[in-house]
Amino acid sequence: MAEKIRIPGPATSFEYMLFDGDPDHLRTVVATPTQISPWIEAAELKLKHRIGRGIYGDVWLATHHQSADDFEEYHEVAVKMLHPLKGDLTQMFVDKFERIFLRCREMHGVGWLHGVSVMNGQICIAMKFYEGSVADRIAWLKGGKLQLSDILRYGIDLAKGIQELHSIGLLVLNLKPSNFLLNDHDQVVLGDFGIPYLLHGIQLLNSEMALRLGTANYMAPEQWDPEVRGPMSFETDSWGLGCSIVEMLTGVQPWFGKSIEEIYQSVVIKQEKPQIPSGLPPAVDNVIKGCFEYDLRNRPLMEDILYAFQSSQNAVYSDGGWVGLESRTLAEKSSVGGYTAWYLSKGHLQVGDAVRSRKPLNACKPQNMDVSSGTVVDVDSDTDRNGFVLVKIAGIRNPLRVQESTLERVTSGFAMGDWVRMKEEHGRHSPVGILHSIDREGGGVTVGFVGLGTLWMGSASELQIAKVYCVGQFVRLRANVVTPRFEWPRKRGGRWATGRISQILPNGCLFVGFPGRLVFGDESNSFLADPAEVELVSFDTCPGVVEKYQHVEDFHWVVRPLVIALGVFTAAKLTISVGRKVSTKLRMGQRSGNGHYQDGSAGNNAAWFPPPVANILFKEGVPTATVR
Ligand SMILES: Nc1ncnc2c1ncn2[C@@H]1O[C@H](COP(=O)(O)OP(=O)(O)OP(=O)(O)O)[C@@H](O)[C@H]1O
Repeated sequence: MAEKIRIPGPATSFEYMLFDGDPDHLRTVVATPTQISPWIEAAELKLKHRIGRGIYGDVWLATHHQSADDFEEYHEVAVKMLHPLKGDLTQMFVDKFERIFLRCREMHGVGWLHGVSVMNGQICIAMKFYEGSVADRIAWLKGGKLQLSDILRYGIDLAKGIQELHSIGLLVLNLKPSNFLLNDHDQVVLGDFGIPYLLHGIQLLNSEMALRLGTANYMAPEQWDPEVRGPMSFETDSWGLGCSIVEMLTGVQPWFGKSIEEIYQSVVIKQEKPQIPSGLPPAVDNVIKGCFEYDLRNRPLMEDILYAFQSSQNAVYSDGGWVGLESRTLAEKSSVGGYTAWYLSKGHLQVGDAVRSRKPLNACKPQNMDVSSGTVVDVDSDTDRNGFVLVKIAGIRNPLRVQESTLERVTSGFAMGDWVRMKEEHGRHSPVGILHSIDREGGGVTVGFVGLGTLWMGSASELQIAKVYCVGQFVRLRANVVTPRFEWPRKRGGRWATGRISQILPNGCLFVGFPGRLVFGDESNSFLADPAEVELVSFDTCPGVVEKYQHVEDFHWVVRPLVIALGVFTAAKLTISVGRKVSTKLRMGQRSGNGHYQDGSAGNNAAWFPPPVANILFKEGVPTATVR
């Protein structure tokens, strides 16, 4: 396309090709999509009536009128009229749409797009009108459950359509049965090609739309707050598809009956998963379970879902029953060192790859130390998905036969999962993050950073290896951090408190618990941290006895009262024993009959008190002196 669409403006000349019948057919017949503009003049769209209302806007049944000197056509279309956007952002959205329009038209799994228009300042996306959706089918069926054979068929269509969108870098983020439209051949196409993703980063006027990136029941944990719990990535759509499949299997929407706030609590805070019905073919059951992993890296990709559905399809009868499948699939998909097989299958090794042994996910303890550095010299061709490789290690004559899943590829000094730091800080995101991928050639990388809703894409040359954080380590904010990115508790005296890492998100965001803090009621004792703002705390790094004792207090809130109780007890015992000694002295002094104590001090006039042992011991809760 030579020029960008400008709105509003003079009518762009259309270069439509005439065709007969269903526009679906056009994809295979017409091979000149570059001649087509997505812009539709507002006058060419006639809205008839509203057929639905979603969080992003209303859907209207409409006609699209196209005419030129030698032709005139009317098409029935569904027009999605988005809520108004601020000022220039409408233009920004239209530009984004323009860039993907032609590519979407080439996709078999995405609803046929007619184009985009702006009516009364609102963006209108026109798509071919389809007679129904999977949600309608579920609603019509008694009990709402679809046949397993149909679900697998739809699932395969959907996974292919989503893959097509992923291939051009789009995330759908709004997968749900009402967006799965059915064509005349009972095939599913996607009715949403990633509108939430296109709207991401655009300031929205509608507050509900601005707050949510999708439909609550189908949203992955990271989708609720991608800058904090992100990044959103291809696997975010795996969660949405998993939810949709569960709905097709049960006839009930995931989290049905819960409010948005309750769904947020279940999915994001309590880390609960939608319930999967039993009795599914193992591969399907396994892949759907994988879709609900909290850490998106542990979820399957669309290709894994496609593989599981296709491999189960032949084993499923039309009545929904299925023949037993080999149990190997289940064993294969068990998790190792915190990694699911879905994570591990994302980086298959090739001959020539530099490799090293993989550490358990988010833990510092090495899983095994077989290979600190080696090169793959052969890949076992018998087992494709969980195979062995031969690794040449310097100084050892014969190559070692090692299970592929225990190794990670190292390219330019980086491996998937490494902690990395930007050499030059820029933008509002944290400079420290976690590497999600590195290309074998060219050094292209993707990194999850706190503050970025999606993966950062750049070059390995812009990164350096950063300090590793692991679950179980103690951390506190650096002393020079004045305004932390996230709220952080303080100790008595105003110093930053020390907490223990309980979970690490795929963008490096740390969940930190504070076992040394006693909290009451609903007060939270878990906080988030930007990895760039914290420092490790351990006995080794605590410089003196006082600091070491303070660190002991961080382990459990009970330490401090116990030590105080012990101190008070010791002080009381001392007082009693000193008191006894004094009274013995007094008695002895009285017995001496000279009105003076034996040490010669004045008797009743002398001011004598036991030393304030407890105060000395626990100034600010810290032992500051020893009792003599
Ligand atoms: N191209 C289309 N052809 C036929 N029906 C459609 C088409 N696009 C959407 N619909 C239907 O219109 C209704 C509303 O769609 P819409 O996508 O706006 O709402 P939603 O799916 O509830 O919410 P969201 O805004 O989150 O997508 C749905 O029932 C949907 O199936």
